Amino acid sequence: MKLHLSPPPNTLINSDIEITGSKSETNRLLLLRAIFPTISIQNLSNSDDAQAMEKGLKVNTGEVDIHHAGTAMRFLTAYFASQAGKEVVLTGSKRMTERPVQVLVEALQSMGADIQYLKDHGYPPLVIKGKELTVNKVSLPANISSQYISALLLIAPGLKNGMELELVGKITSVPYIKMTLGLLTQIGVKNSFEGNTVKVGPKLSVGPMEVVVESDWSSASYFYSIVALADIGTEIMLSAYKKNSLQGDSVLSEIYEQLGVETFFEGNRIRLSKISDQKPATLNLELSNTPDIAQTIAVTCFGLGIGCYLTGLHTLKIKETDRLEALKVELSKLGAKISVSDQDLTLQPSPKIKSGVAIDTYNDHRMAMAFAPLALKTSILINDAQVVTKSYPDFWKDLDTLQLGIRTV
Ligand SMILES: O=C(O)C1=C[C@@H](OP(=O)(O)O)[C@@H](O)[C@H](O)C1
Ligand SMILES: C=C(OP(=O)(O)O)C(=O)O
Repeated sequence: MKLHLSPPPNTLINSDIEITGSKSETNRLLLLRAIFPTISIQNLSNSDDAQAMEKGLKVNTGEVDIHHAGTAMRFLTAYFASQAGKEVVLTGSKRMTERPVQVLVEALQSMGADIQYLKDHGYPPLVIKGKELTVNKVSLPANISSQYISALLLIAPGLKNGMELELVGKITSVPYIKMTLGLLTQIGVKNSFEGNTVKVGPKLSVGPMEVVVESDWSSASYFYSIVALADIGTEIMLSAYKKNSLQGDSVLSEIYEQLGVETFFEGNRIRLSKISDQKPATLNLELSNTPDIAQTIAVTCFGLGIGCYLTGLHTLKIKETDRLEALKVELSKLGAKISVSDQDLTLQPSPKIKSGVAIDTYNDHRMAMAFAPLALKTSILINDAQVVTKSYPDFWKDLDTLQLGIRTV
């Protein structure tokens, strides 16, 4: 599906949008519910990734295909490895077979897990024969993906002696580790994270309980971008959010304040309001805690005609696509002066945006959604726009409520 987006004929319509639960929280809770079936979950994410996780968890033997879902790949690897009697081949999309899992597999193997690589060493597909894991002290590199760490922590309460992890090297995407521990705390599992050591206690059962997933902050980022690019007075309401979020991407409210967007909490809704046209000449940010909002921020800065220097982006190369390269190619097509290294991105301020450019999305939902807000400034095409279903299936429908000119071509 190719979409043509064009600037709204009038001032942007102020809108009220409900976003479904965080896909990160959902995929953690789905795994925890498989271990402790007394948990019930409200406001589940309706994303493809959550569906892949839910479906995968039901399989006992045979093939499990989680498509593009990184969290499902990593969390299910740990889950199946620890479930005696289950035997699966865990695989995914072509891109998933290029996303590394060696750190996680080796950590699980050191605990006694039976996992083999079906094709390339270090990459899915994996042949997993579940068994009781007996070793509970593990050490693993922490600078490649926090998902390996969360995967281990999620199965920890189901192990006889819990788990003690030693994280080696600089820890990346820390808020996602804290999210995992925060959810464990919510269901009554003891844990601690001090220095480089994470400990999780064992738990035999949890009493019946309902956990409400907060809506997805990464999905909110696209509306922050839209409000930043819109006229003063534009407002968008989003629900349902919490002031004390488990999601690191909630830092958006602070970041976008620098771009003229104020966030007001009203009950469980947030009102994003464009209050000022003041903006820095260049936005400097270190984003190793929040890799998923890097694309949104880079595109917002380009749309505003300002520069940015974004660092801490070393994980972007192994996501749905090499996001640094994809940003460079697509922003350059629009006239940007941009350079990237393995871990940072530099965008020069530039006042002009080329019109009528078709943006390629590289099977990456965030490429499609991050570029869409530029439609406030110029007409733009989005190739393979359906990719958004990975995290936000209703994205185009919700965007349409703002009365941007969206049509299929
Ligand atoms: O644990 C999670 O839910 C996630 C962790 C992050 O990955 P990395 O730790 O690999 O950066 C993030 O990019 C991803 O979208 C979701
Ligand atoms: C990186 C992402 O997801 P995953 O790693 O779970 O595929 C994402 O949603 O931006």
